Amino acid sequence: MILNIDGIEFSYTSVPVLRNVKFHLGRGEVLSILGNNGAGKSTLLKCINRILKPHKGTIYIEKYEVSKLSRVEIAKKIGYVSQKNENARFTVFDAVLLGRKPYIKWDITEKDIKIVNEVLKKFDLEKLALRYLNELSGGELQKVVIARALAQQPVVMLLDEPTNNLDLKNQIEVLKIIKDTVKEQNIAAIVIIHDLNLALRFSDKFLLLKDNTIFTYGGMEVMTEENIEAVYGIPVAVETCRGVPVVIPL
Ligand SMILES: Nc1ncnc2c1ncn2[C@@H]1O[C@H](COP(=O)(O)OP(=O)(O)OP(=O)(O)O)[C@@H](O)[C@H]1O
Repeated sequence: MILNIDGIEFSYTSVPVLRNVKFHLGRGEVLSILGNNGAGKSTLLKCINRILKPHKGTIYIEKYEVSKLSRVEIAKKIGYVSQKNENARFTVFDAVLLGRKPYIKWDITEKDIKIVNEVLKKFDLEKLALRYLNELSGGELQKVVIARALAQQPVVMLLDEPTNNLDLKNQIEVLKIIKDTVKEQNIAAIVIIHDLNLALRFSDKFLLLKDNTIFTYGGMEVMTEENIEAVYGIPVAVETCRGVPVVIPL
């Protein structure tokens, strides 16, 4: 097991946003967090990353309790891509190199440069390496922030709507890179995604949030018409098209 979330509770005000959230994730697994707007998906990622401190519960990453790790130690373990993209005056190369920050002691090493170049290649961003972030399209910028999280060489990636701003081709490419990296490096990823069909295609596990807690969690077997309707409040059909499962709102 790479990540173990045990009984997380969180609220911003007196109203609970997360109640008794419990699940675990193994190496090589991609988990999609699904649920309506406001269900608490982003809050859950921020609790895992300790941007927010859960009021109750424990989070273990590998054998470490996250609350006992320093910010730098957390950054070596967890790569986080938030919903909000920044637009600072960095070049693409420097923005991805920032992912190496938790590892850099005195100076950038050959290894750091090699990792950055490999990641840029993976995302087909080499030709944009010297471009400033504010000169990129929304989709290109989205790829850069995901590339930076990968350059961090984390054991768990937390990605809040990573396909935002991406066209169809790039949505598929980026999710494929995430999935392939998780398998190749034997790490894990948690992805918040609104497109159920993309979730079905690229995830090993699914966690459906409803009323501030887990409605259901598991493999493909939990993605039934009944569960999806109960969580999203609309009837759907789950069918197979050329061997690929698809959800059709009715
Ligand atoms: N900083 C905050 N202060 C107070 N309430 C907040 C704050 N951030 C989020 N909330 C509330 O907490 C609840 C969960 O929000 P969260 O962003 O986790 O939902 P989500 O499932 O990620 O939603 P979406 O799909 O719309 O991104 C919502 O009711 C939201 O209004």
